[in-house]
Amino acid sequence: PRPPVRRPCRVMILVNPLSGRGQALQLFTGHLQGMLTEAAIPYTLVITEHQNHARELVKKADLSQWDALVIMSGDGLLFEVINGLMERDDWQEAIQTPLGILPGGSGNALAASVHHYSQSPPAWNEELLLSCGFMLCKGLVGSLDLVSIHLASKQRIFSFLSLAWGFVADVDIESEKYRHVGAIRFLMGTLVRLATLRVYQGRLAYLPLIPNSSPTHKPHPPPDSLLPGLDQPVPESWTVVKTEDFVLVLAIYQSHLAEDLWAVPGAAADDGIIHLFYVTGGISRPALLRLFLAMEKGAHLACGCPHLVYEKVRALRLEPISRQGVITVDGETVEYGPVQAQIHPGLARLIYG
Ligand SMILES: Nc1ncnc2c1ncn2[C@@H]1O[C@H](COP(=O)(O)OP(=O)(O)OP(=O)(O)O)[C@@H](O)[C@H]1O
Repeated sequence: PRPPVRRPCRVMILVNPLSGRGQALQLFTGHLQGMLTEAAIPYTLVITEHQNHARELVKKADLSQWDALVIMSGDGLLFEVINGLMERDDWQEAIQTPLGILPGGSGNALAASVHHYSQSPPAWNEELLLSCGFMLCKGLVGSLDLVSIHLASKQRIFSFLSLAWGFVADVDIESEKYRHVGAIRFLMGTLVRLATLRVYQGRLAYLPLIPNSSPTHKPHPPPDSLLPGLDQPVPESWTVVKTEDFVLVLAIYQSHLAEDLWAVPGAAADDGIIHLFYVTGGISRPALLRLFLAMEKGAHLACGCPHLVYEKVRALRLEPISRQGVITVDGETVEYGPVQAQIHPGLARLIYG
């Protein structure tokens, strides 16, 4: 059963003043303050002062004081909040705190996704912010899948958006220097990266989703029962991808990778699926550019590109062989090396329309 729908009233709003173009606070006061006052939603504004501020805060907070934790930033701050909640001794209860997202970054993948789930026509910038503000005022709460990710150092982190290696991870990190231009930074980064397109060697394996099996929603999931140790071979039920030459690997569990990158047309916040994309070596630069341009309209799978593969999976393992590279989780760089992941359907709760 789904958790009951409840309208949050006491809300902690965490704003990263440096996110995106550095205007998150002005956007909040200009567009949202009035809306929240009119909707009679009491809130406390917390302006984050440094990296991991939000993580430490929610780790120690008395959560009985709050009906919802809302993030106004990019996706990086929500990643911190989710991991702060999961690091608590009472994580099973803490992660049930409804979470909200207001776009303040330059990527805003989750904000674009929740707007999309509300079946509204596409929106950008202030229009997207107003849509997310409206959803916050309505306060409908639904389930959100989380993905548990294991790194080589045995660290375990929780992700709500994506795990990326190769082209997508490189563009995400390299384009951070263009953050002041907003969402167009990804297009700029894509063009720059295309000029130095490279192939990454690695091994990829995954546990396919069994067709027609509906994911089981367990509010208190067991440990990662689908994952063997990273030093053990993958089980026989897994599919081992034959090629070791990749241009990119992208595991994503929401519809949007950024405001104008509609990566998974059929995704839902709680579909219990890791949508795994990979592009194999040998793709030409124009073909790769065509895929990213088509992604604006969610049409990349219809391009008929033989190098693009899409699988719905429950767990995966990626073992880079190339010595250097970038792996990102929810757009943040993590340790480079072998990594594996498993979905936990509906583990968290999210405010969306
Ligand atoms: N006051 C602050 N000063 C420096 N870093 C901060 C501050 N507040 C938060 N952070 C950190 O900034 C990082 C980036 O935040 P986030 O991804 O939310 O925004 P963004 O990078 O602007 O968004 P986008 O990736 O969409 O451009 C997070 O890891 C967060 O910990």
